[in-house]
Amino acid sequence: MTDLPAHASPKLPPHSPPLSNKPEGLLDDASQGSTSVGEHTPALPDSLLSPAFTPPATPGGTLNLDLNPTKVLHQSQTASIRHQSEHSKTPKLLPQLPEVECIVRARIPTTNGAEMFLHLYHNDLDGKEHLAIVFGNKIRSRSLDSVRPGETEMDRMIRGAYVGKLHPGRVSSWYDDEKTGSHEGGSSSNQYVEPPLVRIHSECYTGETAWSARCDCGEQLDEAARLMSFPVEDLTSDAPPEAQSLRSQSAGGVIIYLRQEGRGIGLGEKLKAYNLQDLGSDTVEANLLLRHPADARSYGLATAMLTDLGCGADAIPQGIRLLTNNPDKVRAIEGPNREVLVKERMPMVPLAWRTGGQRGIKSSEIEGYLRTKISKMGHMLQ
Ligand SMILES: Nc1nc2c(ncn2[C@@H]2O[C@H](COP(=O)(O)OP(=O)(O)OP(=O)(O)O)[C@@H](O)[C@H]2O)c(=O)[nH]1
Repeated sequence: MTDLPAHASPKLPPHSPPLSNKPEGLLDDASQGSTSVGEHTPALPDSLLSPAFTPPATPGGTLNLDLNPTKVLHQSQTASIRHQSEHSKTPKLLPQLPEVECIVRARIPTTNGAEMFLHLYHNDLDGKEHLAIVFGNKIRSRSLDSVRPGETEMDRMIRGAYVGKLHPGRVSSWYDDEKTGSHEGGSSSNQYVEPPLVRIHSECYTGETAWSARCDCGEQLDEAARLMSFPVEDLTSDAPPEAQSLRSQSAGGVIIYLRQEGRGIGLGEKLKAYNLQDLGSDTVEANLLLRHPADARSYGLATAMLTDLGCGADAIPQGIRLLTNNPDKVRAIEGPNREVLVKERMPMVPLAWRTGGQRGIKSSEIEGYLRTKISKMGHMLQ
């Protein structure tokens, strides 16, 4: 998939499709591509399709390696580890998207002055609470807005299914008196000046909470929020502080925050991988040594959440703009039947690279991490 075009919906030939010996209800990536979206649809990349949902607990086991694990990987264990790893990431994709439901939404004023709405989702695949961080007032959840039997107006407002703003004494979820009785509809009535910005972000406790300089996850999360808070015209440059005051004109956007820590292997296993990295492995080798795929994530939940938020092809035929350096992600989040259309990939160049080292993360580890992403994971950092 490394030759996937950087922009728009890629149109590559499909993999060969045989649909044999598969358990009913499961398709591999090749069959998925050929049966669902026709001959122009490229097969989904192996690295992104397994497991079909994130592991419920940290997997792993005992490793019996000598004192040079990377050397071991390149010698006698290479074949077996790679075989095991390839086997464990045999692409499995449900033929349809998982069911998702937004349970609650709340307004969050942020420390940089912008405001966002945090949406908490439940789903029928895993027991995790995945999140959507929504900027701007155009993006609304259909499942949140839908009326639930027996609920009162107060129930609706408490779970965040209201238009406009909450204020003391408000009685209707549908009408915001302080907005001259305006009645905002669902997402289908929204008009976008620009396709909304979308970031699919995977949880990283170390990079987002524990100040780790091993990766750029925290920086990417901050940058995505910053771009979604700013007006459209500032998206390509470093927005000046005064742009904050113009945020109501922002294109808005959504960060889908998936609980697939450590590229899906869990925090415990990622910490083991860090120790292997300190012993000389790169990030991919470390995963393989721990008998995990290089990337154990999947994106069906993200596609389903985007669709629920009115960012699917049914509501926005002009597509979305995806903030990522990972070309595999572009096709993966479009879903088995192109439920979401990616119009454009917008790269996320590390701040240190953009500012000649003036700002951003500085560490020897981050350089190796980014180098490996480019050389082994096909990332395009431009
Ligand atoms: N296994 C493993 N996971 C890591 C490591 N460093 C960061 N992560 C995880 O990687 C995930 C973030 O993935 P990235 O590779 O930054 O992003 P991406 O989704 O591939 O691509 P972008 O969209 O361009 O950021 C988070 O879940 C992190 O916890 C590492 O060394 N090993």
